[in-house]
Amino acid sequence: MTTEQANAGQTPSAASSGALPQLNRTLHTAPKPPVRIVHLGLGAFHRSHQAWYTSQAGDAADWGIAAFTGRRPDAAVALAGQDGLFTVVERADSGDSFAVVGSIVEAVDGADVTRLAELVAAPSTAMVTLTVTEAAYRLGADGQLDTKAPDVEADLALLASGSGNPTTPLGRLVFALAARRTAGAGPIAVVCCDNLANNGTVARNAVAGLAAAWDADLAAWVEANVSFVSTSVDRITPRTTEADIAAVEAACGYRDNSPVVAEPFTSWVLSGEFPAGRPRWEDAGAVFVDHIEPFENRKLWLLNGAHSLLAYSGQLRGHTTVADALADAECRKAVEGFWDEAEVNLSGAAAGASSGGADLQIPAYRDALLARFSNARIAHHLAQIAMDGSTKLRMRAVPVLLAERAQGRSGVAAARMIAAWIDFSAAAETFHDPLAAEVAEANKLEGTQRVRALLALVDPALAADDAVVELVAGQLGTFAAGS
Ligand SMILES: NC(=O)c1ccc[n+]([C@@H]2O[C@H](COP(=O)([O-])OP(=O)(O)OC[C@H]3O[C@@H](n4cnc5c(N)ncnc54)[C@H](O)[C@@H]3O)[C@@H](O)[C@H]2O)c1
Ligand SMILES: O=P(O)(O)OC[C@@H](O)[C@@H](O)[C@H](O)[C@H](O)CO
Repeated sequence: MTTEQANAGQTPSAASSGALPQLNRTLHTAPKPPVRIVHLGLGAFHRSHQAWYTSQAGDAADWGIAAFTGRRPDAAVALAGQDGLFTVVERADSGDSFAVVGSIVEAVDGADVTRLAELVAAPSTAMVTLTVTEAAYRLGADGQLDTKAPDVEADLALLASGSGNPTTPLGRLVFALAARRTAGAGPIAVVCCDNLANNGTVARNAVAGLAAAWDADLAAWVEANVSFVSTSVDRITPRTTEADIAAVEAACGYRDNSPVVAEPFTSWVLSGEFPAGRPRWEDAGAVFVDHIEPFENRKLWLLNGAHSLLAYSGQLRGHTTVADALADAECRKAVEGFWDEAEVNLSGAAAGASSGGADLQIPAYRDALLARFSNARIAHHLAQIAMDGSTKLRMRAVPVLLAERAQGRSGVAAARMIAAWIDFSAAAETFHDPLAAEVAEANKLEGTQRVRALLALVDPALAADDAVVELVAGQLGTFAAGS
């Protein structure tokens, strides 16, 4: 929609009076579909992606979303204050366009587990979608649910005692699924939209692990009634700033406290069953496939891998945004080197068996990424991407390093990404990671011992390999500013 369309329904006098009206369903007429989707993780990405796709589906009038925040109520309070409406600012090199999205019909504080259970237990609810960040799945370095993580342990104790509300998103989901079982509301889909390899399986392992630790009958019900859909999701969506809010005010003439800025590019590849139905997301370009792994790997290795490499190398070299870092020849060379390594393993014989014949069009994908990353109008902050590196590197650097070594090559470009993370972990003023305490402890060591200890937090098997430890150690310090 253009600015003019976004303005439709608003009185010209309000727009020009200085006291701008608040975006809501009185100001902007938008149908309010019934809740059939429950979402956990009401962040920027859910709004620019799944909520946007749902609003664009041909049957959008039948599909409303109730979205729950993760850790704080703020995002729900802001969105509820405007009847769930928000503006998607599509930010291209050539300029902005504005569209009001109306698919979120209820915005709820994630702590309201009673409402969550009520909605998930309703027969009309067909799915639960998730964007709660990679770290929130509480996977250990072995890829399984870390039942010793303090918050997971606490949720397991709460569920077992039957008193108190769980606090982790997966604990809350299991609690709500138990309510659906009790209500006899039938099968449901869980659709993971976080940047994780095999994200459907990850969600299944986490939910099944928690359910099994609580109640064997519930675990059996989950096994028989919950379909875990895997997805590859893509739309660069930086955190919203005050300047973005001001840009919407200036262009649209209303106050929106929750706009979201995103690039024009968007993609959603899904694989799995929807036993209680789904919106016609394909109307908006979503693609349904039998074999999702090659699409996931292409995105996680080429896009997210390059992002992590730029996040650490770029900040070490004094840059703030993706576009700035990519414009630095050293960072760009490292990205191209990593892409060369990843590409061989995506399209070569090793990938053939699982590709299901998919044509990944990697040269075109790489060219498109360079253009997307260079969009300087999207201020995508490296500090945001750098967070939770111990979890992200397992999906972005480790698989490429392992695949290269399995082919008898060194995997030096992937090792460089890990080395940049190690350098960053010692240099950063703020280091946000689920293993921040362990990283700080490991950083007290020196030399190879230090590298081995840090590598062990990402992947213990790699840390046990002397040649890999040497390889990573040899890449330390290569992104020093001015080098
Ligand atoms: N932003 C993007 O460009 C983008 C693109 C593709 C995929 N994703 C995926 O979506 C996720 C969310 O991205 P976003 O931009 O919406 O982030 P965000 O910070 O705007 O929102 C994240 C949401 O998850 C919740 N959350 C975060 N950590 C949690 C935890 N430990 N426990 C419970 N809830 C938690 C937050 O409270 C919030 O509701 C990413 O981590 C990624 O996996 C993002
Ligand atoms: O969102 P995260 O924290 O998983 O990763 C940061 C970025 O790499 C990511 O958000 C990308 O911008 C996104 O995956 C593009 O679709």
